[in-house]
Amino acid sequence: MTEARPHRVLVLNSGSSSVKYQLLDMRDGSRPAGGLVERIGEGSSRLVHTPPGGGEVRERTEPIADHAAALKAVAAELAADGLGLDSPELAAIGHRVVHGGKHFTEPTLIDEAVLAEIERLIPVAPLHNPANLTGIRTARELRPDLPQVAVFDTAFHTTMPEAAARYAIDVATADAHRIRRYGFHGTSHAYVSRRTAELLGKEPSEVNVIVLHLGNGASASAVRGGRCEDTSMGLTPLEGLVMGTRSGDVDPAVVFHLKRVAGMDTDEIDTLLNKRSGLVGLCGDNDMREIRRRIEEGDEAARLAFDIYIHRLRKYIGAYYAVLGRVDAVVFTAGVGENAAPVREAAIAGLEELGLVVDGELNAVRGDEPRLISPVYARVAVAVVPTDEELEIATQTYALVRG
Ligand SMILES: Nc1ncnc2c1ncn2[C@@H]1O[C@H](COP(=O)(O)OP(=O)(O)O)[C@@H](O)[C@H]1O
Ligand SMILES: CC(=O)OP(=O)(O)O
Ligand SMILES: [Mg+2]
Repeated sequence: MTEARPHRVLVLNSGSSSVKYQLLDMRDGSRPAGGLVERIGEGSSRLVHTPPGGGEVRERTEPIADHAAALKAVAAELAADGLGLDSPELAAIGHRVVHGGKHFTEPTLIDEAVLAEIERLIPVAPLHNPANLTGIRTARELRPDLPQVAVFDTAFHTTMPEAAARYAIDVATADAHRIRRYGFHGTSHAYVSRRTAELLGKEPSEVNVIVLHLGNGASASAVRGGRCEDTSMGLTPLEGLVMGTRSGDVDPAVVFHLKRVAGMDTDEIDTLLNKRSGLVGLCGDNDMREIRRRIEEGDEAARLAFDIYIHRLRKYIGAYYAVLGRVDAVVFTAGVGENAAPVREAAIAGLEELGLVVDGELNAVRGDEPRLISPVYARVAVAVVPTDEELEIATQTYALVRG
């Protein structure tokens, strides 16, 4: 019997308090196993593992102190299914790395120099890069001989013109501290804009797309012919849209005010804007399902939170319409974008003059496939295209290690 060439890729997406993982078979596109560890370091962490062959989902709640422990628990679950990190069928591990600065424009084989650069970027991604680093280091300990690839959230946005990437602040100061707009969720924006071209039966180079990635973190991007021209997140993933727990755009003077008048220190302000703002800050909930349920019951705070969320979203749709000049599609993706029909309806309502219309019946249809929600007569397509960051990371990782 000849041994199969390594043909599986394990994708790790380490968030600030979670690790999502998926094992992909690159020969047939199947996903033998995957899962999630959440509430890491919070006393009662939860691990949910989906085994191969439609086996029963395994779920446990136990304390998992940090990302290293989380990854070891994941490796043990995979090993229990005969899919451990020591498997000869594993070709590589692909890691989502949130901040790659200006330096990393492509998927990159990880070595000590790459780790050092990701570490150097911690000050501009304090919630994300440390978790990514721990994930990489632990995976390297568990399987030192295996190629590990970093796929950066920022990579897709490195094509942004300087006019969009620069802040209008003193150039010497900005350059000295690498202060510029990097953008995030790039793997998703790239994948979704490409799938949208497919849905329209065109080449990516032929279409201009506004992508609205609305998850817990949320960002918009303006993509011309497959290249990013602008995106709503900036130096860090705090700028732009209203998110689950992040404020998005505020007057920067709010920070001075909080310091001078409210007496808060820098870390407190950081926590306020990143973790206690956005939808959760406005109404106490960050889950759009819960917010919609409360609105149905007449809850005023939930209504206002929704309205603020939508108002910001519409401003970015308008802005990116102007950035692109001609728009072929506006596309909704990620947890909220794929599932919350009322968000899609409210975001597009009244924009007929821009060629944007949502068909109520099409918008109400649920599904996992890319689909149009605009009527056939509409000048601009409005679509729902489920994102798949894991598939995109696995594809890029495999392409790199196979050469
Ligand atoms: N059926 C649904 N209806 C409305 N919103 C939903 C639904 N399912 C998920 N969401 C929203 O999606 C969010 C999670 O999105 P996701 O893209 O998975 O986020 P992340 O990757 O940032 O963790 C949830 O917080 C919730 O607001
Ligand atoms: C960069 C970012 O915001 O990521 P997430 O949505 O996973 O928090
Ligand atoms: Mg996400």
